[in-house]
Amino acid sequence: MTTPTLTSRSASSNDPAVRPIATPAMLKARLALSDDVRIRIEQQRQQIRNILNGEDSRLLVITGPCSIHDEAAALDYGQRLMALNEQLGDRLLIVMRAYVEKPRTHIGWKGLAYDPERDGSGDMQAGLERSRKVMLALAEMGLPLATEALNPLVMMYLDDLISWTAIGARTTESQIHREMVSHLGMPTGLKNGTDGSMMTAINAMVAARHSHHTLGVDCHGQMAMLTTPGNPDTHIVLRGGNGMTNYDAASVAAAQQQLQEADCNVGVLVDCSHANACKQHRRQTAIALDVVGQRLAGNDRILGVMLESFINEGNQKMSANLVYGQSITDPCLGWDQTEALLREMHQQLAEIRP
Ligand SMILES: O=C[C@H](O)[C@H](O)COP(=O)(O)O
Ligand SMILES: C=C(OP(=O)(O)O)C(=O)O
Repeated sequence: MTTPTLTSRSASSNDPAVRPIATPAMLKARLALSDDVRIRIEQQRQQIRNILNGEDSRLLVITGPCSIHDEAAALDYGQRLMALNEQLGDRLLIVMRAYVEKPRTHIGWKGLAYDPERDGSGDMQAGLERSRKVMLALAEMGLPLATEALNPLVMMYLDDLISWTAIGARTTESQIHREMVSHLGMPTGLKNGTDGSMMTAINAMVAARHSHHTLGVDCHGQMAMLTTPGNPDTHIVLRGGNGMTNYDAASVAAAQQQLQEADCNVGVLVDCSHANACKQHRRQTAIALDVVGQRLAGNDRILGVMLESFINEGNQKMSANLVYGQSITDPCLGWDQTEALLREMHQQLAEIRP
């Protein structure tokens, strides 16, 4: 007997490895946005667009856990951030990272959407439902949300809740992801490649701004030919790579020069974590303040920063007894460090936004 291919497997409705689940339309109806929240999310997207277009000089700050694994801790973080946002919102546009999909270098836990019980059972029906539920609760608090769009089908369950999307360093070069961005209705940051390559992100930006014909599904799960409109609200995110950082003034200037040469008149966002911090979470503070310094020195095309931050600093290995509010993926700043940093950034920015 020959081993079935993926194609022959998905052709069989009796295969126990192929388990139908609720469609995006069903889940969106069950966990629906109110009109008020929908309108607020559209306004939040517009505020981010205004920063991209240079019409709003606030600094965009995308901050939150590397991944959400415990909904109660994510809501706790969201409440703290919301309170801070009320005090700092005149100079910072604060957006919370609500990441439920993790791209892995090889293998590892792939996020709440894929394995909500964190035991390898991979119950995606529950994972998608729990992901939407926690994001909905965060959006209802009033926070704009950011996420990484990894699997285009997963994004179909969540897109209406998101104000800013990232395409990660491992997928910026993928045509499928570029087509997905071309179809998304919110500002989207494209990260430089894990090798540090800027051209990967610039090419992605050019591709995602265009319309594409591609294959997809509609919200009822029906296979469909799609014509994407093109996403004008894209920009690049500098995250370092290949042992090199790219957050400093010279690297940012070089990135801006490459953007100009590619006829892309848009600012850049600096990811203070990942290869820029060499995965040493405390370095994020100095990097973020360096970026603020560049802003104060006159570079008004730096859009903002991304921070990986949670309640307790660092990270921990997966176990049955997890420390509350601590990352199980990349190490994060703790809440106290995050609050002190955001207050310091806010204070320094008074020089240009009294
Ligand atoms: O932000 C998260 C990680 O850097 C990314 O998911 C890769 O993680 P890994 O190298 O531990 O798999
Ligand atoms: C995976 C992430 O980043 P990167 O794609 O830059 O590694 C992330 O921000 O969670």
